[in-house]
Amino acid sequence: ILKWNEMRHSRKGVPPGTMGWPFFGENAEFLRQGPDFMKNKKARYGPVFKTHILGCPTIISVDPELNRYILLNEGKGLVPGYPQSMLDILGKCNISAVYGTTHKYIRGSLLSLIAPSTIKDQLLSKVDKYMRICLHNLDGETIDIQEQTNDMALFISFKLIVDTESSSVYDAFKAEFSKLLIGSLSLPINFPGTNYHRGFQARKNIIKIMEQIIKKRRASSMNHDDMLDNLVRNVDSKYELSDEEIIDQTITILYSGYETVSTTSMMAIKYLHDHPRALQELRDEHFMIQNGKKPEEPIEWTDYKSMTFTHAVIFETLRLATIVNGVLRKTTKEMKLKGFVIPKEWRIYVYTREINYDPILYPEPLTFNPWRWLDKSLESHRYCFLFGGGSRLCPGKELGIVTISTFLHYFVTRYRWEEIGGEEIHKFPRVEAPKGLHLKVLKY
Ligand code: HEM
Repeated sequence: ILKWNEMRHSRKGVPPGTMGWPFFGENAEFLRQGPDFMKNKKARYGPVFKTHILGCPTIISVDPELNRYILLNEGKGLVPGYPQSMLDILGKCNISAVYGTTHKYIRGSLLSLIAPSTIKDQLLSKVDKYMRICLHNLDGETIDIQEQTNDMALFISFKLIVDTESSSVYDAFKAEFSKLLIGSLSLPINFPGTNYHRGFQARKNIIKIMEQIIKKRRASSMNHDDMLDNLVRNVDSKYELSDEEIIDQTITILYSGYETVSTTSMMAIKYLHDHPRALQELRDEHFMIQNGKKPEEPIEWTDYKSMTFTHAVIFETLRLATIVNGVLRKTTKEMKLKGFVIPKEWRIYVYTREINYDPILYPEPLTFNPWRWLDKSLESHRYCFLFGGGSRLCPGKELGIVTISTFLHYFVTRYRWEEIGGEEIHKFPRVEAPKGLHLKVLKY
């Protein structure tokens, strides 16, 4: 059967590699071995190889130059290739489901909501206000920092989108959102009881919640200072979206900024705990900002811009923990890449994890060394893909960094903490602490 399956997928010029079993491919090995799966395949077949994972024939590229080429050349037929369950649950107007001019339009509308100038004038003060609420009163508590950062990331993005809804609306939304999240990463089997089915129902319920809020807003003359109002009333924006597009846009913001922001925040706390010198330097930076202020005064844009070491801690956390392993693309036509034939509709896994541990780019790559990022040229290096690249470069980069920086500001100036339990953290396929990461928190 294995041989037959190889022959079925064999095409002249396609990169070397193996396809595993029909239907299942090599998914089990890929998930079990993680980064070692990539290393072993690379050692055997070189930096570009074929396999069958996540339900599709897939080309994996570990080659930094090819990865860069793929990210920068969507127009040549290298479009996003995320799994069907993700596309179904995030909606057909979701940014990852659209290409060409529609992508430009949806992305333009998104950027108008979260561009640095909007963060400076409108969003930062809100992130500050809600972060204080999230990190209020933890003195003497034992907390699961994973749960805490998950709640923080969702609560803050929700409040940026819909500012004045009552807490019961948020609670209802949160319950549905966690089902949507699990469903988006499941096999697309639409049968009652499956995660996919539950995720799809959660999407329908989220749509209902959002439609009701939009209806209420349309019926009232009251203005709300939030993203939803900007989208619904289309104030000062050249982007007019339908209700379906508005709802998918809000789901996109919540979904894309959730796990990335929460996991980076959790891992930063972990690394800072393990590296007291870095924690001290970070604290000094934040106390310096706080010393010039009254307790109720929020962080301002100039304060944020002065957080040089915090910025470096965030980048080093993203690198060392590899919050994003890579991105998925698919070909819209047969094409040649690096001399290989890539058949139409095949997935390409642009695997960027390895470059994070490149000893030439990052000497002593396994050491947590935020100071390396004080050299700003590292961020703009041609193979730095922490936030993706090309026309899909993360539009939420600044908002993500602002949120994590504000989180670190209040956490390190208000509290000190000790880990209890020394819990395990998985790094692949996602960064997570399966049993949580528990901390004893005390007032600083
Ligand atoms: C530390 C935080 C973050 C990291 C590491 C991160 C990383 C990434 C990466 C690697 C991509 C490229 C995906 C691809 O090429 O297919 C991406 C895209 C994207 N990110 Fe982020 N992100 C972060 C925060 C955020 C936040 C807060 C938002 C919320 C607004 C956001 C919204 C998006 C969207 C909408 C895209 C798709 C862009 C497009 O297709 O044009 N991200 N992000």
